[in-house]
Amino acid sequence: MRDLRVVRGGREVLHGITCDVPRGSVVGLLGPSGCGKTTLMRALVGVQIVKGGTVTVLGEPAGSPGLRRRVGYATQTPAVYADLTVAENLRYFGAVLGAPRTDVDRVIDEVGLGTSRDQVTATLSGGQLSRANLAVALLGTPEVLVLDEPTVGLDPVLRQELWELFRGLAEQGRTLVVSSHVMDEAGRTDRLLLMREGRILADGTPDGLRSRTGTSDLEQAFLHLIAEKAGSPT
Ligand SMILES: Nc1ncnc2c1ncn2[C@@H]1O[C@H](COP(=O)(O)OP(=O)(O)OP(=O)(O)O)[C@@H](O)[C@H]1O
Repeated sequence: MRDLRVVRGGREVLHGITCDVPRGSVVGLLGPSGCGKTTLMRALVGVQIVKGGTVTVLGEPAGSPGLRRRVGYATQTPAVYADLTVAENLRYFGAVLGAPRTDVDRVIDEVGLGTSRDQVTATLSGGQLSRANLAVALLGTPEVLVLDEPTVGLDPVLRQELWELFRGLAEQGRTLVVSSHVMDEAGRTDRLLLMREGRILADGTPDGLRSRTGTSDLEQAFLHLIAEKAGSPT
């Protein structure tokens, strides 16, 4: 991304964001509610009208038709059919994407929804629903995965399992951009983009951010950076 600017509702919400996401890594996008994480992800996937700047994904402009099968996107609000079962949803989206039929079982297994595969989506718990939504993004083995708060509402065991899944996907050479506003997840990433009020506050490895701010805790590091910014002339 180079100097990305986005206006929503007549107000600039991203003020010139420049950052790089290395291939084969898990990049965390962290920041408080309303700071622009979803907007940045929408721009990455190519579904956001932008006011200025450029977004390039796998060498092509974001949203190019050639990227449709190479980029998976799990929205924050689940986008699955409530009246279909988990497996039916996955068969449907798999057919749309041209994914192999065997993908349905693979992704159900990856998100740990084996016991709910034939359950109607409307009856799933919140955490199960968000995993069903994540499973759709894993169909067709996209090279880039853009996941908007995939672990919201999940218990610590499931969150750990999903982060292990993300790590495994990155080890296969896939690139993940994962948003969260839970700072304890930040330490699981290869690289962190800390956002605040439409700007990148810091961009680096978790260890780099800890040592730069002289704190052992990433939540403290974030607060330190905010205080530093507030004290510096703009
Ligand atoms: N459709 C819209 N129309 C007008 N303003 C919007 C719209 N969607 C988002 N915004 C505003 O854009 C800003 C960034 O929102 P965004 O959803 O990107 O934040 P976020 O960091 O993803 O928040 P959260 O963690 O709560 O999901 C917010 O100030 C929000 O109110």
